[in-house]
Amino acid sequence: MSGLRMLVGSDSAGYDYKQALLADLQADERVASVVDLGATAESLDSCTYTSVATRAGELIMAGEADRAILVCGTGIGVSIAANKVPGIRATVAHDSFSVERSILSNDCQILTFGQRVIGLQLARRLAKEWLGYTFDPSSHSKANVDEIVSYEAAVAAE
Ligand SMILES: O=C[C@H](O)[C@H](O)COP(=O)(O)O
Repeated sequence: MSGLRMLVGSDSAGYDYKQALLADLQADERVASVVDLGATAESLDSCTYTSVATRAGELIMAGEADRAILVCGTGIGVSIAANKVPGIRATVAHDSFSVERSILSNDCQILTFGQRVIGLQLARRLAKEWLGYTFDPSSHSKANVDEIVSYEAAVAAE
């Protein structure tokens, strides 16, 4: 896989890891571009996990980016917020198998980490692994993902 258009983002609790992951992505030859949605050093007190995560989801659903890696204290807040954007499948995953399945089973566009939960080196390794997976639309998992998409469409039509 090549040419991924990536986003990174965090609140203040995930800022340090987000900076490290940003640098890794900028050096990764599989990545075509990386946009940093913040927080910035100047906005640590005001940048919320919801604002960053929903922005990431909106950009992905608008076709302006392919995937995002988001960080907060636990990875839970950014995941919940991103999943409020219709069409987004985001998950926190702190182990290699879940990171793999987040793509191969669930076709997630967003992976989240908790800076207060896992070590930095593990987060960096998991991010690298995640970039290497591609969802297979001919797999049995496609029907499961399609069911999620259909549910969202039905709710939107109510
Ligand atoms: O899920 C939320 C994140 O962990 C966030 O960084 C911290 O949230 P809190 O300050 O409400 O605990």
